[in-house]
Formats: sequence, structure tokens, C-alpha cells
Amino acid sequence: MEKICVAVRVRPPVSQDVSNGGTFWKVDDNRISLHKLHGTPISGVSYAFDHVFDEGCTNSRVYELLTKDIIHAAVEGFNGTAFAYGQTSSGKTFTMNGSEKDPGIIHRAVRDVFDRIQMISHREFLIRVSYMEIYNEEINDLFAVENQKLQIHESLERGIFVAGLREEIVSNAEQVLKLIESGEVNRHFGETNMNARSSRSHTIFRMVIESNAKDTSSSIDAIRVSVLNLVDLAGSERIAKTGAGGVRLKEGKYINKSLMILGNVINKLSDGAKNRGHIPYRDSKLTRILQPALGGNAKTSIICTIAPEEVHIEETKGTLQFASRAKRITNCAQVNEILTDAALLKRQKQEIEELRKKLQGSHAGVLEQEVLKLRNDLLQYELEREKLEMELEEQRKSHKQREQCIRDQQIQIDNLGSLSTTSDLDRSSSQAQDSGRQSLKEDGDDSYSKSQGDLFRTPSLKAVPHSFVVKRSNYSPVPGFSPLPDSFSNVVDEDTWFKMNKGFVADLDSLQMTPSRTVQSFPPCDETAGSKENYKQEVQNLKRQLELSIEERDDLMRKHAEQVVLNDRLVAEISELQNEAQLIREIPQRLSECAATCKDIYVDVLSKTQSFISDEKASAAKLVSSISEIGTSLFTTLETHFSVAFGEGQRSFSETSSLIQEQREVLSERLNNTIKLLVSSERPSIENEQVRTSLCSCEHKGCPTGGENACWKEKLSNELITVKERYHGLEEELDSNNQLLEKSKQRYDALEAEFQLLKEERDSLHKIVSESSQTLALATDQKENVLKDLNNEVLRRKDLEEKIKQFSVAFGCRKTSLMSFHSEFKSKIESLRAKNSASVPKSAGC
Ligand SMILES: Nc1ncnc2c1ncn2[C@@H]1O[C@H](COP(=O)(O)OP(=O)(O)OP(=O)(O)O)[C@@H](O)[C@H]1O
Repeated sequence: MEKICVAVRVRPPVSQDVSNGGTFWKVDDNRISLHKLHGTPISGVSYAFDHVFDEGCTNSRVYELLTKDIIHAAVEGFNGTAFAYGQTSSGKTFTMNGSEKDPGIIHRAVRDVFDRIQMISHREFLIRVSYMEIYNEEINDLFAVENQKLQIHESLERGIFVAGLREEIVSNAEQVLKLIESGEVNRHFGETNMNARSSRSHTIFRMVIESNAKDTSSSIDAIRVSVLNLVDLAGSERIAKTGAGGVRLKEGKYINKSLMILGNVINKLSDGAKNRGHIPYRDSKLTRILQPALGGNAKTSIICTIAPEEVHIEETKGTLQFASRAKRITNCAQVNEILTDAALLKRQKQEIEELRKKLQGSHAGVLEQEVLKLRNDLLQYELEREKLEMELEEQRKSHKQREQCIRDQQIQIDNLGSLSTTSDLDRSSSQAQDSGRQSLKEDGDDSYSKSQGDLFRTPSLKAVPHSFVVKRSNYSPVPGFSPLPDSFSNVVDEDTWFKMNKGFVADLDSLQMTPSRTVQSFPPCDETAGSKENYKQEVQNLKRQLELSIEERDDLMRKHAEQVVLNDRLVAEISELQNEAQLIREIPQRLSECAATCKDIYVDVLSKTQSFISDEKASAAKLVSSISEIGTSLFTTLETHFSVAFGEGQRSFSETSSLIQEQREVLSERLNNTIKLLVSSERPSIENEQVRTSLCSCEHKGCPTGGENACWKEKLSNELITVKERYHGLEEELDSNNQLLEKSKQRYDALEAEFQLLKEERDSLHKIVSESSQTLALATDQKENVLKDLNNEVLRRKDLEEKIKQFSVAFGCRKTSLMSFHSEFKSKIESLRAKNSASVPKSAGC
């Protein structure tokens, strides 16, 4: 976790009257405070940040201190965001874009990224750049003006992304700077009372940096992908000051609203994880796009620009408060890696190997780690499942689209049929139809190319030499746009077609022509002769789509098989865990057996000791029998408690411990009593010389009674001390055994719970996998149906084509016969006319 880096930059004053009201902002190291004119600080208006840059500070210094680290980290695979916030005209654009003499952060970052890449020789890189603006809450592409009102989407693989945004693959800084320059032209600027060139939109310049190790043989083949956002926000403004009206006013409202939402998000995030509640990222496009940078997986820096003039004091305080809150936000940046399947396998193998080694070492710790690992695996499993679901959803969508496509083709075929029927209508309007068709064709061509542009746009990729670069540049994990037509608004509809043909009979010659129709996914059909080509193309397209679907299906099946393998492994690991749990369950039983054996040995040793003492009434015999009794009792208690604690499992462990404690106290009292009794009852009148001899050391043999007695006492007390020590030893042993038991029980319970949880999770995973398989089977069925439909479609088309050919031939014949009839008729009329004119003078003469 790391805090967002926040800095404040004071712009140079525009006018001289910076403090005509008697206050001014003073910068002191990393602190900025408001002072009275004579120098006294105003209490409560003093703020400290990571950096405070005064009026004389250059963009170069700002870059070095604030942004450079983020840029370098981005090259290493961390997401990074740097943005400028502040009131209008406070110097945000100046900071981000800079001037010719002192280039801004964006310019420097671009150069730095490429310099850095040059220095990293063991990796190869692919850089993509995009540039967008949020103008009046609409996202526009600054690299492609036609890409307007773009939508934000979120996917598991790509996170939050803007669909349809053009990404250019670039290979050097100059290329990027040129692109930025071209993008700047499309940006919305406007004049206000506060700034002659005020940004009316938030702009986000984005670099996606992908890299992988050149030598993949030794390390794991992971691709690092990081996103670097450089953001120039529009400035908050007071309408009274900017004098905005009309368009400017509308823009100002949108700007202020989105900045307010940004403020809300910052406020919530600064409350700390416990109190923050829901973060309203979705309330504006800006916060949604910046979501990873605010409290997410990114290294972030904010530069808050302020105007030093006293007239802006309230806005400046507002900016400084925003900055103070932002300072409290923590992010959690980590290197973003995409693992290929092979790499994943390699990594998992390594992990298993490590686990195995650990298992051979410390047993208990490893068990816990294994449980954790299992949990992580399950989580990963869950993620995989989600991904699979998403893919299935995508597939379902594409199925729908394909069905729609088939339906539309059906309409086309029907229209072709209607073409043949309408051809019998009045011939006199054929010219009008011609012109109508012409315009339709033109419109169609136009809209076709436009629609092609809309629907099939791909990021303009440029060839880059390295294989990694080429491979990655073709890689589009989740397209930001559908590869299939999703709207048919520019397809000439049935009504239009009939309107165009109503009351007209087609020229027989032109009947060879198929009316121009625009279909989004296929090129327009202009002529019947060309229609065959078009059909072929259509069929090709459909085939391609089908192949794609089959590939998708295969991919899904492969993933499913992987899931099954993973699941099997999980099951094996769970059974291993079960064995461990069984072992732990057996521990008390073994302990109890051990205690019984110890007891037997103890009793045996003591009975042997007793056999050496001939006089049963002698104090040594009493002592030994008492010790024997106590020891036996202790062992029995130990055994009982083992069985109570683990065998029956009804009494709680603490209850058992307190029983042991009670027992210990009773025994201790008994031992003390016996010792006291022995000490008081034993006198020099001890009769049994044998006992005395056994207790007294050799040097006191035959010594006077008093000396002998003292010696005996000393020996006895030594013996007592030893017994006491042994007793304490036993007590300690008992305690440690109790503790061990307690720990074992706790661990056993935890493992039992863990095991139960894992079992449940495994069951639910089983369920999910079987559901997924069903869905997969369903999808496969659907695909097969579509395939059948397609084949039928192709056959029908061929049939239709044949019919049209026959039809054309028939019409050709009819036309020829009509022509001959017409010429015959004409010649007859001519001859009649000639006859008539020849007969007229005669009749006139008559
Ligand atoms: N540190 C600076 N040094 C020199 N000139 C500066 C500095 N900061 C800002 N300016 C100048 O102040 C003017 C306003 O700055 P700029 O356009 O960057 O403000 P802005 O915060 O981006 O405003 P808006 O939010 O309205 O777009 C510009 O003419 C710019 O050159």
C-alpha cells in the first residue's frame, strides 16, 4: 500500500495586484501558507504536501520530483497516473503540455519511456498510445475525430476500457509527439474571461506498455502490461468570473459537475477503508476511467495548480483542501503480468515442488501453508470460472448475432425473389428506376464504406520487427467493438425497395442487374454477374465466422479440460489433508498409550525398590509406597484426562485442565502430609539397622547415635528434595502435555473446519464445472445447428442462383422475340404507311 503523491504548484501572477487586500501565499519548502502582508501567518491556512513548487519552478523540476518515478515504474510493469487539478487558468495545461522552451510532463514522460526502454536490453517492448477527451460527459477520440461518444466497458481481462478508442502502435518518441500534436488539434478549447485558451474538456493521454523477457528459457514467460495515464483536467470555474454564457456556460456546468464527483470520490477515499462505504466512481466518466488510479492498482501523482492572486483566494483554498484529502488516499500498485498457459504450468510446478520440500521439513507449519495455498487455488479457480462464464456469454451473444445475420440474408434472398416479380411492371418508368437505383447505389456505397469504417475499425497497427511485438500487436483480448454487424439501419429496407420500383417495369436489359443493396457485413451487390462473387464472399465470411466459433469452442473445451485437471489435483490435495487430519486425531490415543506404558514402567521400578526394603513398617518403605501411590494416581489421572479430552469429547478442555489442577493439589497435599509425618515420627530409636545402613552413607557406619541420626535426617531430606523435584518435573510435564493437547485440539478443530469448508467449496466447484459443461454442450449443439443452417443456406442460394440464371435466359429470349416482333411490326407499319401514302395522292386525284 502506498499513498498518492500530491504536490502543489503556484503559477506566476498575471497582474501586479497579487495581494491588494493584504494577504499573500508563502511557499516554504514543502509547505504553503497564507500570510498577512506584513508577514504574520494566518492561522488554520497552512498546508504541507509531498512537494510545493513556487512560481519560479520549471516543468523539468516538477517532472523530476513528482512524475519520473511513476514513469519508470510504468516501464517496469506498474500502472501509473499523473494528473493536474486546479481552477481555470491556474496552469494545468502548462504543466502537462508545457511550452516550447520548457516542455511539460507528457512530453518528458514520452521521451523518458523510450530512453528507459533503450536501457533495458533483456526485455522487448510494445507501446500503444491513445488520446481521448471527455467533453460534456461524452468521450471523444482525439486521434480519430469520427470516433465520438465512445462507451466505457469493463472486462475481467482488460479491466475498465473505452471501447472503439484508436490505439496506435509506436516505436519512438517523435512518432508519439507528432500524434499528440495531431490530437491537440481536435481538443476543445475556448476563450473565457479567465483564460484566452481554456480547456473545455478533460483529456487523457494513455500509453500501454507491454514487455516480455527476450530470453524466455530461464525465467517464467510472463508478459507485463502496464497503463500510464497522463491527465489534463479542465479547470473548475465560477461562472461570474469566467463570464461564460451559451456554449461556454453549458461546458462549464459539465466541467464543474464532473470535478465535483471527482471531489466526492476523493473525499470518500480519504475517509479510510473502514468508513468509506460506496465510492461513486460510476457517477462520471472521468472517475470511472480514473478508477484504478484512485484507490486501485496504480502509482498515482496529483499536481494541484493554484493562482496566487488574492482574488482567487477561495478557489485556492478549495484546491488545497482537495489536495489535502487526496494525500490520504492509498493505492496498492503491483506489477501486472499475463501468464501464458505454459508459464502458469511452470509456476505451479515450482510451487508444488516447494511445498513438497517444505512438507519434508516442518510438518505443522506446512499444513497451514498448504491450506492457504488451497484457498488461493480455489480463488483462482473461481476467477477462471468467471472468465469461462464471460466467454460463454460472449459466445451466446455472437450466436445471436449470427442468427440475426442469417435472418438478414434470408431477407436479401426474399428481396431477390421480389426483384424478379417486380420486373413485369410498367416499362415506361425504367429510367426513373435507373436513376433511383443509381442514387441508392451511391448512398449504399457511401453508407457501406461508412458502416465498414464504423463496424470493422481495428486499431491501426503498424508492423514492428520483433516477433513479440508482432504477436502482441495482433492480440486483441476482448475487442472493444463487435466484429459482427449489430445494426442494420443502413440496409435498404423492403419499403424503400418497393417505393423505388413501384409503378415501374425494369428495362429488360437492366434486368441482368441486381439492385444495389447495402449490407453491412458484405460488399454491395451491383450486378447479377457479380452476385455470384458476393455470394461466394458471403459464404466465405460465414465460413470464417464458423471457423472462429469452432476455435472458440475448442478453446473453451481445452479450458474446461484444464479445469477438470485442476479439480482432480484439488481432490488429491484434499485427500492428503484428510490423512493429515486422521493422524492428528490419533495423537491423543497415542499419548494415552504412552502414558499407560510410562505408568507400567514406573510401577515396576517402585515395586522393585520396595522389594529391597524388608521392613514394611519402616519409614523408607512408607515413603516409597506413598510415592508409588502418588505416581500411579498421577498416571491414572493423566490417562483419564486423555480419554476424557479426546475420547468422549464432551467436556471442554479447560474443564479437564481444572480437574487436573484439583487432582494435583490433592496429591501435593498428600505428599506433604506424608513427609511431615515421616519427619516427626522418625526418631534416633530407629530399629532397623538395615534401613539405616541403606539410607546412611558408608562413612557414618558405626558412628555415635546422635551423628548417625543427623546423617540419616540429612539423607532423608535429600531424598525428599529429590522426590519433590521429581514431583515438580512431573507437574511441569503434565502442564506441557496439557498445553500440547490444547494446541493439538485447536489445530484439529481449525483443520476440521478448513476441511469442511474445502469440501463444500469443492462440491460447489463440481457443480459449477458440471453446469459449465452443460452450457458448453448446449453451445456446441447450437453451433452445429448454425452450421446446418449455413449449409442449407448455401444450397438454397445455389438453387436460387440457378433459377435466376434460367429466368434471365428466358427474359433474354423474350426480349429478342419482342425486338423481332417490334421490328416486324415496325416494318409492317412502314410498309402500310408507304402503301397509305401511295394511295392518298391517288384518292386526292380522284
Ligand atoms: N508555471 C507557469 N509559468 C509560466 N506561465 C504559466 C505557468 N502556469 C500557467 N501559465 C500561463 O497561464 C496561462 C493559463 O494557464 P493554463 O492554460 O495552463 O491554465 P489551465 O489551468 O490549463 O486553465 P483551464 O482550466 O482554463 O484550461 C497560460 O497562458 C500559461 O502559459
